[in-house]
Amino acid sequence: MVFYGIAVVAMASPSFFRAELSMTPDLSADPTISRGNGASTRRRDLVFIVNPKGANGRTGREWKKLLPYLRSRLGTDCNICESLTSGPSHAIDITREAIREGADAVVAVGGDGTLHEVVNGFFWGGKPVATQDLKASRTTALGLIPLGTGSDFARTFGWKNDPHDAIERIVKGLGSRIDVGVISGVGGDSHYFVNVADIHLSAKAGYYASRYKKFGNLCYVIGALQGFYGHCNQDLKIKVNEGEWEVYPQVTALCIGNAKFFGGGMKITPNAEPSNGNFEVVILQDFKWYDFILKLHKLYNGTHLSVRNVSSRSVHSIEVEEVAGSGSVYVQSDGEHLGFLPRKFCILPAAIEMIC
Ligand SMILES: Nc1ncnc2c1ncn2[C@@H]1O[C@H](COP(=O)(O)OP(=O)(O)OP(=O)(O)O)[C@@H](O)[C@H]1O
Repeated sequence: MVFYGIAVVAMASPSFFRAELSMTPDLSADPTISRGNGASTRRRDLVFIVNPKGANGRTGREWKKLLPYLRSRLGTDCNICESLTSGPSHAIDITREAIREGADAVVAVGGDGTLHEVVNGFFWGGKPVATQDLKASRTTALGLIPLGTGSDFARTFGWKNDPHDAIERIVKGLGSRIDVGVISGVGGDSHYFVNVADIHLSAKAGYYASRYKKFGNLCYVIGALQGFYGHCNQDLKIKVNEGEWEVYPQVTALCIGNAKFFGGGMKITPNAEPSNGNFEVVILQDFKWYDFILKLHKLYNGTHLSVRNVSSRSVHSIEVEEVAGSGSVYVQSDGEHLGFLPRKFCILPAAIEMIC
């Protein structure tokens, strides 16, 4: 459907701008708009990928209320395409299609899981996806309207779950290049993340937490309690920056931060910066359940690096394996379950332009 020059579509395999141009004669005739001062500017093509089920359905409800405001703020200068996801991984396909069709920006509307899928859609077969229009010099930017349960990535930038603030950022259209983490495993497939990848207890807790999203941020507490059940610290082998293997005994959790927060506001990698070309790796060793109770406030406010059995280092690549090889050490990235060790994590500096 087209409303006043704004395409609103929800489709399985979108053909974003072709569809809009064929249905909107004024745009197909002239893809530029006049600014009134004589200057002519090309309309930006923006694709909003909305997870209607995010935050237990709140994302979908908020989005419906937001759309009229979005049209009023952006509809004059931009072609707006809305695409609702139909299930897990759909956002990856929509993003790839949008980039190939030359979108100026793909905006993830939802939580960290939706952002994660959109980021993965920026890549295909180990390479960045490019527009099919060989004459176009522009690249597609990544935008975010944080409307999830945790929305942890947004916290690093100090962004709240306020969609109106996010729309103002898109109106200004200022970009900054951010790093992306790439994870490779046994199968050889690459997987990408922008926030935090983590291993063992926190990843197991995240795996369980995802089942309780209907309880809001309480899901992380329930997930942690379930994760603790039967948990054993593990000896892990680590190779940093292509160096020598080192053994870290009794690892409770190993967190690889491109940004600072995970688990609904825990400042786990407080020195991570999404555009400094490095990860911050924080390793918790030999923690007992009561250590989490005693030190939880430090984990939330990011002052845990001085605690005994916590270490931090800045790296551009890290490989992690089990010493024992049980195959049961959980790995997650951006709060999404990824599988089990072994895995290799590398930084791709300045890989994506983000609307900030
Ligand atoms: N239409 C859909 N139905 C069911 N699940 C979906 C749908 N679209 C996307 N998903 C899945 O929902 C998962 C969670 O979404 P999202 O991250 O937006 O919300 P959240 O989990 O509430 O927030 P956060 O990750 O910030 O805690 C995503 O990993 C995605 O795979």
